[in-house]
Amino acid sequence: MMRSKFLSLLIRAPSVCRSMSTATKLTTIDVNDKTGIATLTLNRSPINALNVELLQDLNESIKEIEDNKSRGLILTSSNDKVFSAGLDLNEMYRPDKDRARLLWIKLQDVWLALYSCDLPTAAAINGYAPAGGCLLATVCEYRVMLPKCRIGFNETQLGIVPPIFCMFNFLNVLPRRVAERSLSQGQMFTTEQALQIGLVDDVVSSKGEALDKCTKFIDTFAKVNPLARSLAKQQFRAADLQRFQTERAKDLESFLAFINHPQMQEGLGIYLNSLKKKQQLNAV
Ligand SMILES: CCCCC/C=C\CCC/C=C/CC(=O)SCCNC(=O)CCNC(=O)[C@H](O)C(C)(C)COP(=O)(O)OP(=O)(O)OC[C@H]1O[C@@H](n2cnc3c(N)ncnc32)[C@H](O)[C@@H]1OP(=O)(O)O
Repeated sequence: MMRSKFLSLLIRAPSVCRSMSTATKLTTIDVNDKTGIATLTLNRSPINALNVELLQDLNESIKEIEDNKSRGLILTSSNDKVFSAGLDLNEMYRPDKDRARLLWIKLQDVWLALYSCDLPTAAAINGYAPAGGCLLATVCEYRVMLPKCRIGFNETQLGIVPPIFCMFNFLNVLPRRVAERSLSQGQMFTTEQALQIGLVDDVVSSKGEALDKCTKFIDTFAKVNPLARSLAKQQFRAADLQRFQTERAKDLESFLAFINHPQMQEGLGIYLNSLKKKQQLNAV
């Protein structure tokens, strides 16, 4: 209630860029009054690891942007090196059972909200985007990336089966053969490779340019009837959405069984440790 009152006040404010930031600030929303486009920024320090709270916040922000009839949604990160490090591995290592369940449900919700989003969506990938980071980038309809970053689904490299929604995203973006190979090999692509295979649409040298490109992409729909555009998008995605709904409960149980497996726990512990060790080495 307070939140919507606050929002309506902000909407009337005459600023060029109005902020609809959520109270927790794990994500922020800025709506450009000139273009009507909302920029949704991931803002969980240090590397936008997707934990329950960030996913919950993301869901609320996506809904807020849709409800406020923005003309489009641009997803980006406040970190200038990392778009998102993917799922927060600490939520999966020695997990709290209820939180682990919630984590996956919230991830499914975010995917669903973006995959079926009424608005045109674009990702300004201003840093590394492994696994869940790649999921957020490839669920959007357009991607632009900064140089010297990496993107991809590295799950199989970690001994993890990529869930079906990773497959849907890749099949929307890449030729089937490339999608299958990169998912089954857990390939991570440099920005330049990503551009070459069509995983990203463009490469630019700054975040500002990335946001401009995303705005231009969304502007290409300016003269298209919004309802027709949205229904055409839904039509293309209907079969995936149907399959997702059919398999959603099974997908959740598979995730829980998978992360609770002793071998998976051992592997996660080693992997988390190696990430921490990397920092220790850098400090030497
Ligand atoms: C139908 C069947 C379905 C079955 C499904 C079953 C299972 C599905 C399994 C779940 C799927 C998971 C998908 C995922 O998203 S898993 C996460 C994968 N992510 C990664 O592998 C990324 C690892 N991180 C990195 O490569 C780098 O950190 C970086 C993102 C490139 C950033 O590098 P840098 O800026 O140099 O930062 P640091 O490496 O120093 O990291 C800072 C800090 O953060 C910790 N950390 C890094 N990544 C994560 C993470 N994903 N989760 C939690 N914590 C992370 C890192 O250890 C450092 O911590 P300290 O400051 O404490 O040292």
